[in-house]
Amino acid sequence: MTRGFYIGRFQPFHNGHLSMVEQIAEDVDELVLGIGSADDSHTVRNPFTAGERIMMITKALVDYDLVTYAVPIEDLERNSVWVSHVQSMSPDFEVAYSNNPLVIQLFREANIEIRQSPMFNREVLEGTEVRERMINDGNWESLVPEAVADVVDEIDGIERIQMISGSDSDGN
Ligand SMILES: Nc1ncnc2c1ncn2[C@@H]1O[C@H](COP(=O)(O)OP(=O)(O)OP(=O)(O)O)[C@@H](O)[C@H]1O
Ligand SMILES: NC(=O)c1ccc[n+]([C@@H]2O[C@H](COP(=O)(O)O)[C@@H](O)[C@H]2O)c1
Repeated sequence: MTRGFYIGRFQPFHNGHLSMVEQIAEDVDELVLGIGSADDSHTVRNPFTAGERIMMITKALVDYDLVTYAVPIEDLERNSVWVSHVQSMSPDFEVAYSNNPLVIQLFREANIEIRQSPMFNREVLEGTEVRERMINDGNWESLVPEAVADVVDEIDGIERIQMISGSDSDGN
């Protein structure tokens, strides 16, 4: 039995993330999805709460033959202890997955196996692109699983991100 760990902000969970989960599912029996920056929400870069992201992930993966756990991971001021923090919050895992250079470096230094994946259709399958389309009334629905679009609808997410983008000064 192998359990993997895939960390991301998932703002929102899009089809690139889904492709990565499909690929990871070939390696592992169970997968922990670490919801990074869990303490952040209501900004243009991180519009959705950890709870809302749990809904997106759970519903998007409900039909997959893979045991998944969504675990919120808050950010820390100290990168040097972040991997221990992750381990303290997550079910045990043997292998981590990320394409984020800092995350890869921190897991390597902790001697935890880390695997990268190819980027799937990265020209459009990027959280920043999805959020820009949400703000500009573009076609964001085609970039996310249908279940994610339903959650965004349920929480009035478009109204929120459009409101925030008018008042948020974090530049993202
Ligand atoms: N299209 C994709 N194909 C493969 N991996 C991806 C893709 N998009 C994101 N990832 C990877 O998934 C992990 C989580 O990504 P993250 O939640 O930051 O999404 P993102 O699309 O990079 O978002 P943002 O633009 O908001 O930074 C990262 O390791 C990232 O590299
Ligand atoms: N010191 C820290 O809190 C620390 C270090 C490395 C990654 N992270 C988090 O891990 C997540 C990585 O996900 P992305 O690949 O989506 O950026 C982010 O939420 C990021 O904030 C946090």
